[in-house]
Amino acid sequence: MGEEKGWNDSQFRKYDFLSLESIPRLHVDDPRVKELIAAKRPVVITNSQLVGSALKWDLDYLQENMGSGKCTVIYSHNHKFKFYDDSKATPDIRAEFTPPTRGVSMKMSEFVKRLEGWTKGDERMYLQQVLNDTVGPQIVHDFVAFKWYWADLIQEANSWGPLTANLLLIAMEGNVTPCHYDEQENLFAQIRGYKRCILFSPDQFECLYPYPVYHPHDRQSQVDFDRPDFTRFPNLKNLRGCEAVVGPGDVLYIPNYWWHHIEALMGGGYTISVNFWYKAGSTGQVTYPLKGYQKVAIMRNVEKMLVEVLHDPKEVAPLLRSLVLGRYT
Ligand SMILES: O=C(O)C(=O)C[C@H](CCCc1ccccc1)C(=O)O
Ligand SMILES: [Zn+2]
Repeated sequence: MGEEKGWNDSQFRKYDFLSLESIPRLHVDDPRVKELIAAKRPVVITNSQLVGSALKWDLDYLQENMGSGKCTVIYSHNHKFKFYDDSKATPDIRAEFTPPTRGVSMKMSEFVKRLEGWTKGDERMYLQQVLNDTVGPQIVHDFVAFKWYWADLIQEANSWGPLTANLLLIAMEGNVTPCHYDEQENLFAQIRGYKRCILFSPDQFECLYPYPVYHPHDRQSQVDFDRPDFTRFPNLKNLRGCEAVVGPGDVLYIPNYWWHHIEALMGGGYTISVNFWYKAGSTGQVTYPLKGYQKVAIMRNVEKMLVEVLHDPKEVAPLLRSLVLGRYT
């Protein structure tokens, strides 16, 4: 009788079009952990105690100790919380684009009250708040007690840049953060409940069709996993990914530029996670052939430069077609 893993795959949302392998799940002392991180490959690390001091966190404790600081709570009309950057919404984008979510600022106690009063049909909520110095002294105490020595070793060994943020994430069961990539290295620590993490390497860029760089949904895939459109996105048929379920005490390493879709398991209750975002290290000695993530960084720069000089995003495609079709193809 294997030890109870605390979940089963009936709690997963169904994405029949995906073919997924498993992300390795290794004990923190297993030497392969360092090898996989050095190779910029995802790995679930168990028993790290990275956020051991926070494993006691629950809603009561947090509302008691989060202090009077305000938290950002995202609202969505459905289960998907597709991040969007309002600063990128130009007037004509605003005309055609209605934000799928909205952010509200409130105290933790207010969030807990709304969560307890939530009924089916209400907008879903997702608390996403950077842990900063507005938190109460008990939370500071727990934060200081994170296993920083271990995280620092990884940061150092891989020449990552500085830690930029720790995001406190409190999701309702069934919430989904749709497929996107970040430009930061990420040690994703699970504290309460279970999350299914589906990852794709940066090489899968051609299969995931990210929004244009200047779009508010920059870095997010245009593909709706609930209704994949194989006509608009024909390369979807070649998509290959990997997945893992993380539970309390697990840490998932999400390398920068790796795509990830994260869902709080259905029927699992609310979940608590804290991520550790680090600036990526300088690309260092460039060796050829270039890695997938380096090509994505190059494409982003080309896109930004073209939008800049052409002034009109609609001119980007015609110019690139003239440049490539019949000449580089
Ligand atoms: O840790 C990560 O990178 C994740 O994607 C975790 C994800 C929530 C992230 C929300 C978000 C995405 C982009 C910009 C700002 C905030 C989850 O756990 O649902
Ligand atoms: Zn992310």
